[in-house]
Amino acid sequence: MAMTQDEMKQAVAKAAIDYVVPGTIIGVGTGSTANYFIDELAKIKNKIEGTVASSEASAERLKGHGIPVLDLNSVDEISVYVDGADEFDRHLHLTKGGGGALTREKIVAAVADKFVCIADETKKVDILGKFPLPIEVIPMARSYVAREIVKRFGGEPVWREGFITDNGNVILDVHGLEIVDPVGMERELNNIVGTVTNGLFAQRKADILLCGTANGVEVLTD
Ligand SMILES: O=C[C@H](O)[C@H](O)[C@H](O)COP(=O)(O)O
Repeated sequence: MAMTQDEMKQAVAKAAIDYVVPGTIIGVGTGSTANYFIDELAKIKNKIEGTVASSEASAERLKGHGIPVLDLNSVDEISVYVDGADEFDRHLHLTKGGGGALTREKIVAAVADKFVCIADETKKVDILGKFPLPIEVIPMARSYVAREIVKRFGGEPVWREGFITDNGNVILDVHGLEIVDPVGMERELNNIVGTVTNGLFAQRKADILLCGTANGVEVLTD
């Protein structure tokens, strides 16, 4: 019987445990796939020093399992960061932030020596942009940033109304983009004043992507 998407998420979460370096601090992502990883990590919690979480939600789940959660400012090194994605291409450029955790995710990923992304084949695309690109914005700059995006890139920014990030900001989801140059667009979006973070993980992309397929887990590298 074919695997469901949930079963694929569970399979990649299990496979990611092989990348956990004993005795070190592990960066932990956010979302339904990362949640499965947290549940797997709980089984080997005595083998790691602790974790840094990329969201309040993940921190709660980790603590619920009795896994130590450390403040990033008290940590010098993270051996590996494990997190999901909303979309990925063959170069392992990612779109993230469907759950609104993109900023802390990008920070933890930046600190980590290695980024292991856990995703499934439904998220693979030739060109990023089918999944609306999330952008975290300072609330007072929302309309300005939306106008600038339309001017510079086209697309249709939609305010994720009623949603506030862990950092107290808002999200614009940009529909209808065709992201042919993810590195360039990531950089250019960062230049719009009022933007906190965009959901492109291209400058710091995944090093390894564990892709759940109907036939099992594939290990992808660029
Ligand atoms: O903000 C959320 C994160 O970027 C998630 O990694 C992303 O949305 C994927 O989530 P899921 O594993 O639930 O598909």
